[in-house]
Amino acid sequence: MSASPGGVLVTLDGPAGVGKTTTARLLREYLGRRGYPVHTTTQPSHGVLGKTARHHTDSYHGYALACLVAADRYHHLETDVRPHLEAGHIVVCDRYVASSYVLQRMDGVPLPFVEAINAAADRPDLAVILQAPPAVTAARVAARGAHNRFHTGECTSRQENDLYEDTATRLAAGGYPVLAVQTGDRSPTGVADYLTARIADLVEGHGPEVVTA
Ligand SMILES: Nc1ncnc2c1ncn2[C@@H]1O[C@H](COP(=O)(O)OP(=O)(O)O)[C@@H](O)[C@H]1O
Ligand SMILES: Cc1cn([C@H]2C[C@H](O)[C@@H](COP(=O)(O)OP(=O)(O)O)O2)c(=O)[nH]c1=O
Repeated sequence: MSASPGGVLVTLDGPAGVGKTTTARLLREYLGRRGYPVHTTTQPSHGVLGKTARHHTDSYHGYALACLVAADRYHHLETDVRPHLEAGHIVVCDRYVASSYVLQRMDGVPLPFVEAINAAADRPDLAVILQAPPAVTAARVAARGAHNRFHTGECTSRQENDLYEDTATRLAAGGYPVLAVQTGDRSPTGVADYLTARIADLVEGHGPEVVTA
């Protein structure tokens, strides 16, 4: 199913350190400055299921973490994302289904299982996949500090990068409006400027022009 009429759902996914959180913060500012009502949010959510997923990745692994994250996703859609879309807001969500296609696979869960448990999640109006060379994301994570067991070293960054490329192709083939954006050679404000223009086009009914990775 596509996201609700009225608002626009924009999701941001990509490897640790690629700039998802930075971009979400700037999009809120830039789109807000243009007068658009914006709601920024994140998955895992700040609800009980989401907090459990985010803060207990050492306790929950594999299928259990996959199901926990998916359960949080459906609850978050119902209680946060859809109400904002119905109110006509631009919803910018830091991590969504693409993250599960990557992180759950890194955690040993077969892709068909991940696809099945996420199959009923709303389709975004724009699914942004941020990309940068693995050496760049690994260096950014090292400078910022790792937050969990998924953020450890260039080897992980390379695996994550490859899985995001695969995921972007798969989701685009499945009808997701995927937009791949490089952040390795662009400043945070450059990334946000570009995406603000693309999202404004979408809201005004001019987009999206889908670009697959
Ligand atoms: N386009 C960019 N160029 C250079 N540094 C960036 C860029 N985007 C983000 N950063 C920096 O990289 C680090 C990780 O960014 P963050 O937004 O937390 O990534 P993520 O949410 O994808 O893990 C932060 O220190 C941030 O300031
Ligand atoms: C969205 C998502 C998160 N997670 C888990 C793994 C991460 O360790 C955790 C939080 O993600 P992350 O955004 O990397 O944390 P932070 O905001 O602290 O940088 O949630 C999944 O396993 N699958 C998913 O689809």
